Amino acid sequence: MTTARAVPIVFVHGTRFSAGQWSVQLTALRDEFPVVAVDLPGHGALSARPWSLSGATEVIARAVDSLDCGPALVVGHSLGGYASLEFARCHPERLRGLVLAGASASTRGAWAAPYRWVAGLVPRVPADRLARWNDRLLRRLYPPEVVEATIRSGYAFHTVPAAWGEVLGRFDAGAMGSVKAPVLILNGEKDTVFRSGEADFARAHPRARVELVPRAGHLANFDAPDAFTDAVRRFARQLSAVG
Ligand SMILES: O=C(O)CC1=CCC(=O)O1
Repeated sequence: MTTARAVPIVFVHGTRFSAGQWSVQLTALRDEFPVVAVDLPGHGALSARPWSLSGATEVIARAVDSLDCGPALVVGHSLGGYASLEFARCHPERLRGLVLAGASASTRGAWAAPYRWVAGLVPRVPADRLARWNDRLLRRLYPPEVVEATIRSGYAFHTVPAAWGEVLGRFDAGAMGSVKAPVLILNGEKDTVFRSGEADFARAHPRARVELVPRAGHLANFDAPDAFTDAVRRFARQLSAVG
């Protein structure tokens, strides 16, 4: 049962996914914490809404308010992690803690070039074909209980150019300076691209620490759902304890 002191938690999905990305975490944590997962603009139930980073921060802010338990722990993965950094800058009063998962690479870095190329390519491939590829890949790599909610929710390929177009070139470790709350940088051990700025991101914040999910890659909450959830739970309990 959730208690009055339990920190509320808002989960923010990564590229092309939606709230369904967090089905395992929501089920595992909902007895102890007030929890919700958002659909960012252009994704999931908000598929028809145009993407913008400012719109994304408003969606997160409304989710925090909807839980009605004060400032929240926000858990953002990849695109959702960068959106959460922007949320932290715009709405510090609503943030109790931040889990930055797979989002500790500078998007000004050299690795952004291939992502720009992919963003230009995506609209040229029929969305149903991309969806079939993604369904097949997720089903091959993960058990149904981990990915069925994601597959059922579909993918927001149409939003990739706008979302990456706004995020690429915009974030680096300096963004950590706008985060007033404690930060857990939670990365898959094997996520080499999105760990590339990990040390710089951690150094740029006085209350940031890094935790690695062993043997996991970029989609760490699919690769090792229990380890990912345990790390979030430990951090949430620490935040709940300090009140
Ligand atoms: O969301 C992802 O998985 C990858 C990504 C690239 C640029 C960005 O914002 O997210």
